[in-house]
Amino acid sequence: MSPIKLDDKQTVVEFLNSFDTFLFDCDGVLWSGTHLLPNVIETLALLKKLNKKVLFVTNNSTKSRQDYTKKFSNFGIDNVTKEQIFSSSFATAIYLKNFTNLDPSKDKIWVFGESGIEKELQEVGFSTIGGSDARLDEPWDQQKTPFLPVDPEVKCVVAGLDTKINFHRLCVTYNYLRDKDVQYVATNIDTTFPGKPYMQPGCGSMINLLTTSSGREEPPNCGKPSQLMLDAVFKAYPELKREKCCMVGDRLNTDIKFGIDGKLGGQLLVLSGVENESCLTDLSHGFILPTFYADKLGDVYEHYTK
Ligand SMILES: O=C(O)[C@H](O)[C@H](O)COP(=O)(O)O
Ligand SMILES: [Mg+2]
Repeated sequence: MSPIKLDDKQTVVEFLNSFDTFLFDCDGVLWSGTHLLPNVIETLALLKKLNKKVLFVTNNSTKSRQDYTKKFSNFGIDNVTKEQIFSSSFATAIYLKNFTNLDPSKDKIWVFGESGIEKELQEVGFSTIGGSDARLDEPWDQQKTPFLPVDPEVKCVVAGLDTKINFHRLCVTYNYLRDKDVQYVATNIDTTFPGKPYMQPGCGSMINLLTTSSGREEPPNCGKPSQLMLDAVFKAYPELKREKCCMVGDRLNTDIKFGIDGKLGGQLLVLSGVENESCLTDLSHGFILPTFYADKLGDVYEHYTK
């Protein structure tokens, strides 16, 4: 069935009445870079007035869940708690803790990425090195780097979005990945992410560089569409009913696939991020289409209040 566009009041009312919980992707849905998207605050306030449950599920690993509460507040989206937020940095901590043989008391983690990964891994007991260490901002000098030779206690590389990517970070991470006994885990695989008015290379593109250069297999992906985060959502909120949940996202191969694979009641694709309307007619991408779509999330508020 073709996706239904939310472009009039009746369609929006029927859409809202179909679900009691909305899971929101962040980049490209709520904001784009430093730019809050139109009528997002108003739409979230409307959902609250309608007693809908709102959760946030982001593949952006640069921040911890606690850090994200500050980002929401800085955008004027108040009263979002750490417990409402599920990030790929959090999902990666769950993965290392519950799905690997790593021992936090002795196995260190080399981080290619930002402080969100470090904080979430440290919260489950892991020691991390690399990541936001300012010494990595120094130009690469194989004679002077304090990070090589590799630390033999490092047993896993976690790779995420690193907006401070440089040759120093790439060289050290590569040298850890050369040892096939060192595990390799990705926070997410998004190839791009929006930073209005431009697009930007994303975590997946950076990880592809590391995977290609090191000759490693593609690492397990902890972010959407992996169901790890959705499992964490339903563990935290066992009262939720999948058929009454709607996933709202801007990317077909992560957000919408995540909702479909998770057997959620519906998915809303918004065209304010990485996808445009052609993805709904040119099906060469091979992905299943969402139940609903809209130009932007704020259209829910705009049409509902007409
Ligand atoms: O890792 C990336 O490329 C970006 O952080 C990712 O695309 C943004 O995540 P989202 O909030 O859209 O899930
Ligand atoms: Mg997004």
